[in-house]
Amino acid sequence: MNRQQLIEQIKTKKSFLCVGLDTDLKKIPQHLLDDEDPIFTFNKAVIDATAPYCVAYKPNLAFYEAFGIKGMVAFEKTVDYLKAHCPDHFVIADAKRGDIGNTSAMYARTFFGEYDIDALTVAPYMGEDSVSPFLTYDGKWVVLLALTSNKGSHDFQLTADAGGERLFEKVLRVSRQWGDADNMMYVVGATQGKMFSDIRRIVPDHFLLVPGVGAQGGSLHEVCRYGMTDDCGLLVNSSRGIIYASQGDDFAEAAAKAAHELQQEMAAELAAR
Ligand SMILES: O=C(O)c1cc(=O)[nH]c(=O)n1[C@@H]1O[C@H](COP(=O)(O)O)[C@@H](O)[C@H]1O
Repeated sequence: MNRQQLIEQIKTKKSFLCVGLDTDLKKIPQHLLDDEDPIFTFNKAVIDATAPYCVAYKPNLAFYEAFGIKGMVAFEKTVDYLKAHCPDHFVIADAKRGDIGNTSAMYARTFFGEYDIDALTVAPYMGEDSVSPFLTYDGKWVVLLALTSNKGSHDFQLTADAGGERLFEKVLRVSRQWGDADNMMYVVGATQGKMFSDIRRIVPDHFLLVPGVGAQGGSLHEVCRYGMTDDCGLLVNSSRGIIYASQGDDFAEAAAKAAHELQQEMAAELAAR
């Protein structure tokens, strides 16, 4: 999906919600465990329930790889289901990859060639030659970690060099030359609040993938206030806050309600701009 198509979807649905498919067998309704493929059954129900309210889905590979081949089968079925039933939704594989060039090329082949997914989260630490193999696929996106939502973001990302430039700022300044706003996005945690203004000074046009609302306590309003652009420029992810809104038999209805509530808040933020 290209940038213009993504912007159109956001305008049409009045939503920039990304639903995170972080499916954990310990948290899904226990009766689903009798099913042949409980992860896929759960995902399918969540997707059917939330699709009207979101523009993107983000399965996190950790939750699939943890179950070996069975988990990866569930991942592939989920991706295939999204392609068949939600062709207008943007799909992000959250795998946080990045390695020496020839290895990154294989990761790129996996997610963009084999699975044909729109976007992949990538770590910037190993530099340009670790990221550029992901940028050789037409119409595919790198979502580069910039300023993450967790406490550990203070350990490296927020430390400054002798000139006063913080590491996340250097990541943005240098990496924006590797691609452009049509094939790169950045991860910025919703918990980072006013820091979105600093991000926007360096990457005014790039889309930002923003995890950390809901379970991690980030504020949607602050994210929009400091990070929203004329094109919206945001994909805000919530995983646990939506998919485990209820752990009972009504999990799909509860997920729909949680997604709808976030969509309504997003519609108000878009209208207020
Ligand atoms: O790259 C990510 O998506 C990511 C980056 C980050 O800084 N913080 C973060 O929480 N994430 C992911 O976003 C999701 C957040 O999930 P919830 O906290 O349950 O909404 C998880 O899949 C995380 O791995």
